Amino acid sequence: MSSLVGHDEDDLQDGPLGKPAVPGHVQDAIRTLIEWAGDDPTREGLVDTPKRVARAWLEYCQGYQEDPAVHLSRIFEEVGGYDEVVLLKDIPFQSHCEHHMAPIIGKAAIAYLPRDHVVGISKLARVLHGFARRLQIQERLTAEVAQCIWQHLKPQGVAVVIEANHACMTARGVRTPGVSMITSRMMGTFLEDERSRKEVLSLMGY
Ligand SMILES: Nc1nc2c(ncn2[C@@H]2O[C@H](COP(=O)(O)OP(=O)(O)OP(=O)(O)O)[C@@H](O)[C@H]2O)c(=O)[nH]1
Ligand SMILES: [Zn+2]
Repeated sequence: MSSLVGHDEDDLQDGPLGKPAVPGHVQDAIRTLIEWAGDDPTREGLVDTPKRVARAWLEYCQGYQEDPAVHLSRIFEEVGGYDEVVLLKDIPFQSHCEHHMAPIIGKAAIAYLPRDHVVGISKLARVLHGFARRLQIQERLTAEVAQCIWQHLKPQGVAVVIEANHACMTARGVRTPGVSMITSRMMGTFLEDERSRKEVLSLMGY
């Protein structure tokens, strides 16, 4: 973040009410884009747009400011001998594709088969958002979420399925609304054992 948030006098004047200051060169880049798209960046309605857009992008890309694995640092001894699937499904998320920086909007299902520990269930969604709030492709997002849980929770199995719409396919380009992309990553038991994989996919609704 430090490279995007300036500290000279002008920049600090840009950041009232606790909003991050936006360096002049970042604002200039957005002005250039507005002009290139065909509008006048000096007209009244667009004067503050470069700052707003820059701050919006800091928010969309908040994931770069965190290591999603920190959310898995607090784990609990598995209670009551529970050793069946734990699934969080229909987790809504937003990301941006790295090709067009256009929104990817979808939902994820994240499951694991505990070994010795369980994790607070909200943490699965936090891990997802930590990787989603970056410039992504859906395949890598799916793999990163699964790998992070596999590595830090050390469960017997991990299954991640993501279903999303890509604005780069609806608002531009091929302009085909209504299509969704589905990606999955299975690890451990869910990869090796067909019965477990079928069970988790069925619990997820696939
Ligand atoms: N595999 C994959 N492709 C993606 C994802 N997000 C966007 N894309 C695709 O990335 C591709 C980029 O293709 P290019 O030919 O380099 O770019 P383009 O000319 O803008 O392509 P069109 O979108 O077909 O107009 C497009 O086919 C997009 O649909 C993603 O998460 N995964
Ligand atoms: Zn795209």
